[in-house]
Amino acid sequence: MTKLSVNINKVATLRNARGGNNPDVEKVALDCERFGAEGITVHPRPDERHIRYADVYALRPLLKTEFNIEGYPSKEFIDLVLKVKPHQVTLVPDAPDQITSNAGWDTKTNQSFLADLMETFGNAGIRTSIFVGTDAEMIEYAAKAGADRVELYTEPYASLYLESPEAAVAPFVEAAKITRSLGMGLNAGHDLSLVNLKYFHESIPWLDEVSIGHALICDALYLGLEKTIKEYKTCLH
Ligand SMILES: CC(=O)[C@@H](O)[C@H](O)COP(=O)(O)O
Ligand SMILES: NCC(=O)COP(=O)(O)O
Repeated sequence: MTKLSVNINKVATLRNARGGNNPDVEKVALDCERFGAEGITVHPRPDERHIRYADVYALRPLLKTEFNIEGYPSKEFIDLVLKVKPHQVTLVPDAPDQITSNAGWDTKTNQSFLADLMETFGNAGIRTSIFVGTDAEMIEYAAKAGADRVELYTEPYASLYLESPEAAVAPFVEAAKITRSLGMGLNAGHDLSLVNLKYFHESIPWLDEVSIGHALICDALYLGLEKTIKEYKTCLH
């Protein structure tokens, strides 16, 4: 079964636009779970422009499903994750001022940095995932660093999908096979949507988890959150 983890960053973006608590990020997270989401993902950024560190602390005791915290492993981020102890931490190589994630790690160049972090989080009982592109060597070095899983950066799949679904998914199927052969679990995310998710899952049915935020929250404007989550889950069956 492939789990759907809803990334609620964009809910926090909307809340922050007016400075109050509407929409209520905690309530939305719990509603996502009630509507069938199997996990909640947050990606706190250093400027706290969407999810704030305080949200992460507040969400932890409330959530009943899997909590995944994504982000660049700055000292503040590492402290946050070790205090909150989510089920999973996903390390993303984003610069502080980056608009959104736009690449996976160079796991070879950052090998010892990542290996130390895998040990730190692993010793704290937190499952580790490293955000990577489809390059085989990057996946191999993620395994060497000791990652439990990798998360494939799916933006290149999403952007090519309409033109050629087969060409778009081919490198991801290869990367998924390599990941499996190395004994790691497999996550995927970034720009997955109701348009492209079903085919991605059909091509890689052994995916452990997808984390989806931007498109899902956009769809919810038209369909409502409950129907949207159900439609995304249908893509994963
Ligand atoms: C790692 C990844 O692809 C997502 O976490 C994405 O970057 C969400 O972050 P934003 O909501 O800030 O775009
Ligand atoms: N890890 C990817 C994620 O959490 C959400 O990415 P997106 O759906 O907002 O592009």
